[in-house]
Amino acid sequence: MPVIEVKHPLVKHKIGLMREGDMSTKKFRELTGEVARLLAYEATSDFPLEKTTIDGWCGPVEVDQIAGRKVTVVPILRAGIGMLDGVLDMMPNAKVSVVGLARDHETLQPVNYFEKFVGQLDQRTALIVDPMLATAGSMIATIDLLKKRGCKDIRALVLVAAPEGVEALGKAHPEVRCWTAAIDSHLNEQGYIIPGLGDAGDKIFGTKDA
Ligand SMILES: O=P(O)(O)OC[C@H]1O[C@H](OP(=O)(O)OP(=O)(O)O)[C@H](O)[C@@H]1O
Ligand SMILES: O=c1cc[nH]c(=O)[nH]1
Ligand SMILES: [Mg+2]
Repeated sequence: MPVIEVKHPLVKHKIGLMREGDMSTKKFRELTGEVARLLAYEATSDFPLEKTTIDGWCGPVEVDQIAGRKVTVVPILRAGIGMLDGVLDMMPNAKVSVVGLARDHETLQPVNYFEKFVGQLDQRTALIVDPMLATAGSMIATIDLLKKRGCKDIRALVLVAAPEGVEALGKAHPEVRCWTAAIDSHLNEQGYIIPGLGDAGDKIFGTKDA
């Protein structure tokens, strides 16, 4: 199952709060960051540990550390930026690759307008972040770009997924796991997730009335 719905009570509570229609940009941004942190925690639970000995207050002490794992976080512009800091709070040494995609409002196809990847992608775990998995077109295009550059361990974090996107992602990239705070009912005719969160980019950047 490539899309994993995280059922932790903190995640469920916070994504529930985010569904309130009339929420300030500040509050929506804060909750986006909080859920992103919790999803990052879940998505890294299989990172291997190794033992090492350090000088503790009462002499040498054996501790665990994450072994040889390089990470690049990959926000999909724009809305993915809202999740970036939360994930970096958990993994402050991670490098950041950026992909700019915008859905054409008529066709719902993603249009690529920017990409800048860090090096050594073949040796890194990529954590793609984007609040919404709707048709999954943007996620699939981003995974295609990462695979083309040799990345083999690709994971994704989204706040809300539509069943249509879950199916499409599973067909296109069955080995890529995607952690989500909720799998919702369906997409409407404009390609918005119902009940969803509305336009996540507009809510994070405050551009609803622009
Ligand atoms: O699964 P899909 O059907 O591809 O839709 C999801 C995409 O749509 C939204 O971005 P949008 O294109 O609105 O751009 P924005 O982040 O700049 O608002 C969202 O942040 C995803 O990237
Ligand atoms: O529901 C949706 C679908 C795509 N993009 C959004 O911001 N929201
Ligand atoms: Mg948008």
